[in-house]
Amino acid sequence: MKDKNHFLPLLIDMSDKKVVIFGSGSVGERKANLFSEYSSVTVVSRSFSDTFFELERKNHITLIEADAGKLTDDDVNKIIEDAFLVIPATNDRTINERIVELSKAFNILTNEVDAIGDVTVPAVIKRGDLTISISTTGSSPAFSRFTRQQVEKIITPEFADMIRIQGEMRPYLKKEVPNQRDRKDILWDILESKEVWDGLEESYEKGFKIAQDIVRKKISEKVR
Ligand SMILES: C[C@@]1(CC(=O)O)c2cc3[nH]c(cc4nc(cc5[nH]c(cc(n2)[C@H]1CCC(=O)O)[C@@](C)(CC(=O)O)[C@@H]5CCC(=O)O)C(CC(=O)O)=C4CCC(=O)O)c(CCC(=O)O)c3CC(=O)O
Ligand SMILES: NC(=O)C1=CN([C@@H]2O[C@H](COP(=O)(O)OP(=O)(O)OC[C@H]3O[C@@H](n4cnc5c(N)ncnc54)[C@H](O)[C@@H]3O)[C@@H](O)[C@H]2O)C=CC1
Repeated sequence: MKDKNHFLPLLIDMSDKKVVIFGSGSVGERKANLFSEYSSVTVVSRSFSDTFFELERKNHITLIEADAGKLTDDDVNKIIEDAFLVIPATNDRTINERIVELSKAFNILTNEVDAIGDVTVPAVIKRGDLTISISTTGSSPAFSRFTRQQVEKIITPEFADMIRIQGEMRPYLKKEVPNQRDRKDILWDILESKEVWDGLEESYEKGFKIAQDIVRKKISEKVR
């Protein structure tokens, strides 16, 4: 039994990684859609719907038409050996378990669709540079989806704008304000400023200008 307290969300650069998915049913399709946005994907299945050929045209995705039950261990190993993550998503548990076993021999991470593997896939919200990941560690995927929909309602476009302001101010403050604690205080003054948030509702430039005024005022206070 896995200890759910040991699952840590991390952001991984997937751009140079390979993900291998077995099965192209509703689950294989959802995983292929998700992962092909981030990494190169290989899907092994008995047959493929048009969605997969569409994805093949759009993203870096390789389709291998094969019955995984008829592939030898060597055949499977050749497909998975350079993978970062393997997702056995057929509806045949025996096949899924065999693929997990072969992956483990190479120390490759697995995402198991019928259990908690080494990796579980969260519901994801992406807005500009903000990434929010939601998981119940397998207890209720529907609840993860539900939470994503609730949280999406409160993430206004101003969130991405505020991140942009902070991203622009940080290098400036690193040059102008020697003390880290002072820099932190100024960034928090901007984050908690109702005027900045209200300004952003009008335009990015308006919010940015108000934030700049805060920075100037604070720097002159700190220097004095
Ligand atoms: C353990 C995990 C393994 C993994 O796949 O990584 C897993 C397992 C299973 N899911 C099942 C069913 C459903 N999965 C969803 C939706 C999502 N499932 C996702 C992840 C995960 N699913 C991992 C845990 C993550 C967590 O806990 O948060 C999301 C978050 C991410 C993604 O896959 O992209 C994505 C939402 C994305 C979004 O909307 O943003 C819905 C909701 C719906 O469709 O409305 C349902 C139907 C309702 C329900 O069952 O809750 C079943 C079959 C149960 C059965 O047979 O009854 C199993 C197997 C089992 O439990 O045995
Ligand atoms: N993790 C998740 O979010 C969810 C997981 N599940 C579980 O995931 C599994 C798959 O579910 P679905 O995609 O809905 O099933 P599905 O029946 O839609 O698709 C199964 C896929 O596996 C392929 N397949 C089966 N045997 C194969 C073989 N020998 N070689 C190659 N390909 C083979 C089929 O061609 C098909 O593409 C089920 O066991 C289900 O319990 C179900 C719903 C959600």
